[in-house]
Amino acid sequence: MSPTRALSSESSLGAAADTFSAAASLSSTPPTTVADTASLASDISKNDNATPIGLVHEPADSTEVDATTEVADSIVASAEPPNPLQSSESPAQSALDAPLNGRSRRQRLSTPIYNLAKLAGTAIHGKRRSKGDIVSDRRRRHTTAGEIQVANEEDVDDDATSMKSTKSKLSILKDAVPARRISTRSTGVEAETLASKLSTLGKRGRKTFEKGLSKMSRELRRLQDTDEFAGIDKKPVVYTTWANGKYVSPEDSQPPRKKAKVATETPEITAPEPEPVELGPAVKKRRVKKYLDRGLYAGQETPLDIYKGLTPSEKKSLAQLPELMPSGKVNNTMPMPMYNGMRTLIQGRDFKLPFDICNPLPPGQPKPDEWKKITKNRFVGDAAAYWKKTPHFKDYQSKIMLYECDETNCNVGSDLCQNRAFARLQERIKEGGKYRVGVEVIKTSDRGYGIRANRCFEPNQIIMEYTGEIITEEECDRRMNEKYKDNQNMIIDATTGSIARFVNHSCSPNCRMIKWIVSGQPRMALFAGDRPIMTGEELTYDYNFDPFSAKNVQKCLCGSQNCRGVLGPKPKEVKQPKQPKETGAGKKGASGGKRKLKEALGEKEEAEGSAAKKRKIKAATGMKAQGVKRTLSAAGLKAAKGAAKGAATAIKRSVSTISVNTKAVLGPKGSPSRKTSAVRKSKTVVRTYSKAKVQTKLPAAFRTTLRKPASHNSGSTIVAAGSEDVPEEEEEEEEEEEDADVSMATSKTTPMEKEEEEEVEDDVERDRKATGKPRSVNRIRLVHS
Ligand SMILES: C[S@@+](CC[C@H](N)C(=O)[O-])C[C@H]1O[C@@H](n2cnc3c(N)ncnc32)[C@H](O)[C@@H]1O
Repeated sequence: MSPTRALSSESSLGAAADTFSAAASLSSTPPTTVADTASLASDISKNDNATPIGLVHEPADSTEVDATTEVADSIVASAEPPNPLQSSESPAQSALDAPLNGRSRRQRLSTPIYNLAKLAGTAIHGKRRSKGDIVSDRRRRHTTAGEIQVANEEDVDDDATSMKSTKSKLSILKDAVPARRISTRSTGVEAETLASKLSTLGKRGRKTFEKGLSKMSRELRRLQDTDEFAGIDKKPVVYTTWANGKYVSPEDSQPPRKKAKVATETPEITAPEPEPVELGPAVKKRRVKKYLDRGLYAGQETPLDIYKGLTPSEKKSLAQLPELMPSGKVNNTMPMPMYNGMRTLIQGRDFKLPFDICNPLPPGQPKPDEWKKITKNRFVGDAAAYWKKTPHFKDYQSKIMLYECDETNCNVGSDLCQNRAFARLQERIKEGGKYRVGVEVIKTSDRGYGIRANRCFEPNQIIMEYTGEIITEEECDRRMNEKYKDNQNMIIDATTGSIARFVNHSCSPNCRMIKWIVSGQPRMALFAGDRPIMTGEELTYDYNFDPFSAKNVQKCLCGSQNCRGVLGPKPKEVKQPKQPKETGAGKKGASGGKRKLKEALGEKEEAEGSAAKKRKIKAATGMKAQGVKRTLSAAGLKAAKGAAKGAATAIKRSVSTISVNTKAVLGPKGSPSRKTSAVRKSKTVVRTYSKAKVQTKLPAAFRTTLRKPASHNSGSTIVAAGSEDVPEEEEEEEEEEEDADVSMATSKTTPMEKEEEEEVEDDVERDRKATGKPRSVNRIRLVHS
């Protein structure tokens, strides 16, 4: 049998069953004509009947064309399926078994003269094929029959089924110069390629391939012999790096080249340095920390004359320090600081650690808002006039108030005089610096804002001034009744003042608030107590509130061991049962003694208990309103209630004011004007008094405050504003109290206080007789939230 015949017979018989079954299932190339059907049965290969364009033969008739088409397709089909499961014979084997008769089954010179798919009626199934089989170029290989023959003769018997050897053989074939083009379909070269691809796949890849083949869609099957399908990349794979969504060029990722230290040192560099690649914004350059490897003053000229700029006394000191004398050797590495170095060395300096390092504030400290800072007291309205009219000289003489020395009243001199606290404070502040000022606002966990020391203070040292507006009591009332009557969130305007207004109360305070007269002006300041204050300590003073009314007592959260529990005097001191006025030293002494006796007998608790029962202790609200003797008006009461509700808003409107008592100018005790004033004053909010003796001079409405002067204070008592709405009947009750205050001071005072009071009244009377003038009373009323 001729090779041609052999191929023909194999195509039509041997492999026919497989091929056509595959054709039916894979290539979907059904017979289109009766002739086709006949051809199926025919053992003559259509390929034999196909006439290449290069040959003169024209198809005799349509039947012949059809038959040719059919066979050609069958060849395609036989070349196509790479399914080793379906075909026992590998495509490579088929190729090797192909007839080597010196010409291809379907010889083509260039383009096909007919479209097999169209002719077969399968054009509708796929675009690629219907458009003239555009993959044909890729799939077909040019080879020669002779080469195939060589391959066939040499290897077919040896290892016809071996994929690998076939591959190598085919590669030999490829390398050979094609003499004549042979249809790859007929030679099975394409299938060979696929097989070789399969062989290059890994075990898993092959399995997947085999598994998926049966389920493969037709489109995929058509592509199965392409490189893409087999996952073979002929182009080099370029891996790219992306960082933060940006492309990073491979050159950028290279570590930066070290620069030559000195260009002149490396003249032999031949290759030009590559341009440094500009990094994108995403790629951050590593910051290199710089260190100072020389002394701070390196490069400075060491002063030749070490005495230059020193004072005579410093020069003297330097002469006694031989180690500082120039040795003749100039220290260039660690030269002397140019200006203050020598002085520092002479004088020496204590080690100081910056406060923000040793005691930093916790992060995220809120700052009080809506608070206007003023560093100087400001008289408002008639306050200045009232103050001027007040004869302070008498106070000075009787030491009612603390007077600061100045050049006009003291000839000791500013350096030596120890009675110039405000002047010292002024100097300190003037020098500036956070730590010289020494205080800062902090946010406490439960009491709103507070103040803490950021430096140490000596005992009794002045810390900060309490500044604000100085207003008359009338102004205070007016503000309460007009300015804030509709404001539910505040009691007293404290939007102006120094930060001293944020100092909280403690029953064991470390500070005192003391009133002074400085150069004839009323001033108040916070002073350290009897013990030194450490850096970081919260500053507190005893408000010594007189709540005036049981309704306005605030719970104290100072946490000290001897905490009274409320912002104010001890409960028993809030309200004493009314006692008939008694006169006479004996009686006074007796009553005082009686009370002491009572306490000694343990009736104290009882008394306290009953008093405490009466008091409604309000929970402390941090920035809320404070206790007060009397609320000013319904509006004020409402406002106070609002304040109690909203701690956060209350702070927004707190006021620091110092009000001048106009009583002194109102006339002597008993005069109508005085009485009226007293009634009004009973509504005031915060008061600071001087000494107890003088306090007895105050209107009866204030007398309750005399009961317990501030424990550490030389006569300062601060009473804060009310914060609760008072029911009408209670208001009435208060009115009654007011009247009683005015007319009958004794109704609210303890026997001891009465005793004091009377003593003072005697003094006053004596004074009055001596001078012919009423004794003046200077009061600074401290109004704050
Ligand atoms: C002059 S202000 C002090 C600053 C206040 N903490 C602030 O944030 O505005 C007084 C108010 O602070 C609160 N306060 C001060 N000391 C307190 C204490 N020991 N216990 C509870 N509340 C206190 C009270 O609400 C009081 O009415």
